[in-house]
Amino acid sequence: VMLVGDSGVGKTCLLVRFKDGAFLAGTFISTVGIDFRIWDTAGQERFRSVTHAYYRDAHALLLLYDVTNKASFDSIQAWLTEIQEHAQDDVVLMLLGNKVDSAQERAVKREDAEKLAKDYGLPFMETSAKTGLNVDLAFTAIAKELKQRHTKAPSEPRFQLHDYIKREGRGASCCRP
Ligand SMILES: Nc1nc2c(ncn2[C@@H]2O[C@H](COP(=O)(O)OP(=O)(O)OP(=O)(O)O)[C@@H](O)[C@H]2O)c(=O)[nH]1
Repeated sequence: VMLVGDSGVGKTCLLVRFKDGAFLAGTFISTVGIDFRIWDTAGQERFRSVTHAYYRDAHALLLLYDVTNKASFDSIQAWLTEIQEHAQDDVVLMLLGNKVDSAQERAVKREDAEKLAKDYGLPFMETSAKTGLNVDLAFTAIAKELKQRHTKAPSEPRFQLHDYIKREGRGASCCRP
């Protein structure tokens, strides 16, 4: 599982929230390269070539933008192009709009992200590494999808990632084309 998105969108914080249930307020230590099993990549352009090398082996990608940073949302198209070029065709992909706790500073409308998600057929949720909103759910949904792909007997009903996050998510939304 690989976390991608512009620098500062909260990839490391999302992972720390999931892993340790904690949020380190005010700390921003930019990732250099790649961390452990869930690959927390660097959003900064200058580390992009390091990130490229990991796409090929990733089974799932969590693509993040920051709801308070319009530029990070505008980059999503470019990230999707990059994913298309470097990742496996059947990679599990989910779009996450992080920092939804900062309602006052919101710069990306949920509807705009929903439209983008719908256009690309991506499951989508808004998250907060600060409050934990939908964080466990994002990782659990990815885990369930990957588990089913590797173990599912053909007769079993297929796990539906979109339906799952729609049902379980708090204020979550998701879309199918
Ligand atoms: N309010 C709020 N701030 C957040 C949230 N997630 C992260 N931040 C803050 O955003 C800043 C950047 O977070 P990081 O997790 O380091 O960002 P990153 O995407 O890993 O950045 P790179 O490693 O450079 O790619 C930090 O100051 C965090 O405290 C969130 O959900 N809510």
